[in-house]
Amino acid sequence: MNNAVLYEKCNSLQKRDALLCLEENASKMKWKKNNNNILDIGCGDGSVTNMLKKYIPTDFKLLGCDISEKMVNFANNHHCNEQTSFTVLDIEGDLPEGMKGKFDHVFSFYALHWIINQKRAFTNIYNLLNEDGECFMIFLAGAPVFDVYRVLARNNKWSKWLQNVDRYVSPYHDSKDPEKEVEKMLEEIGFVDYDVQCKNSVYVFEDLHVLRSAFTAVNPFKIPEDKFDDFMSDYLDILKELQIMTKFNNNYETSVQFRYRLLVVYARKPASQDKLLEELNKQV
Ligand SMILES: C[S@@+](CC[C@H](N)C(=O)[O-])C[C@H]1O[C@@H](n2cnc3c(N)ncnc32)[C@H](O)[C@@H]1O
Ligand SMILES: CC(C)=CCC/C(C)=C/CC/C(C)=C/C(=O)O
Repeated sequence: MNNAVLYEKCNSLQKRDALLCLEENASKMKWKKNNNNILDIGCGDGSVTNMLKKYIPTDFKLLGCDISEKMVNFANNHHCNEQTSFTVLDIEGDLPEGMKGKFDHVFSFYALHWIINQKRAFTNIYNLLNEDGECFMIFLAGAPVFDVYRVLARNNKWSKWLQNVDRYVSPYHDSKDPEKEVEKMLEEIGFVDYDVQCKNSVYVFEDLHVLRSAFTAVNPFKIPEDKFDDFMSDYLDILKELQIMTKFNNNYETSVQFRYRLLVVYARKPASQDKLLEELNKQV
């Protein structure tokens, strides 16, 4: 998924959820009066990074980062200005020394379910934060689209292109209690004041053309172009088989309900006085 032009046109689901969560949570965050240094991880085309500006104080520096150079170039071409820029960064990789401890607020929208090594990514987020810095992220816990990937991977016609299917399934898709798993990881890393909620959500794709474009924009598998129509047709058949899509007509005029579980996570990196107080409390 690094077609920024397509993603920008077809990210209504991701944008809707980012907006809903920001409306609900942004005002509760601990904003500084001046010099808020903000990072958006997995910024994609940069449109959600750009939307963030409505929810933050006016004195800020905002950096969007993404593993995809193509996404970063697009974001820089469309949304870069004096206060906002974009850079390539793999949140699962080694952090540049110059970025460590530099951010007061780290955000991430619809990116962290793409990360296999969750502990590494969240430890990196901790290390990117300043003391007393906080992070807020939303990402998929479970979604039928991941079951469809697995069914397609078992089909001889597609298995060649979906060999590494579980690389693209959310690490929490099979989890009975994603909230507890994330909380345990945050605690082990050293985060405090964390709040982890796994919310059941629904998004209605108005017809199958819209669903097809949304799926294509985030499709991680390199299906040859001349086979993509056939791939999509099998994808829709599986939606019917798994009863994810109950009504269907061949005109593509059916609306489809996408039901999914969304993790909404807030956490704070403690300040040194928090640690001191904790030590003192232990001694009393
Ligand atoms: C679905 S898009 C979300 C884009 C944007 N945040 C939004 O809400 O519209 C997921 C993005 O995460 C990026 N991504 C995936 N793995 C990543 C990693 N290891 N480090 C940084 N970004 C990553 C992808 O390149 C992609 O642009
Ligand atoms: C009904 C159904 C299975 C719809 C699939 C909808 C869809 C395109 C989901 C995308 C999920 C995803 C991996 C999003 C992302 O990473 O932004």
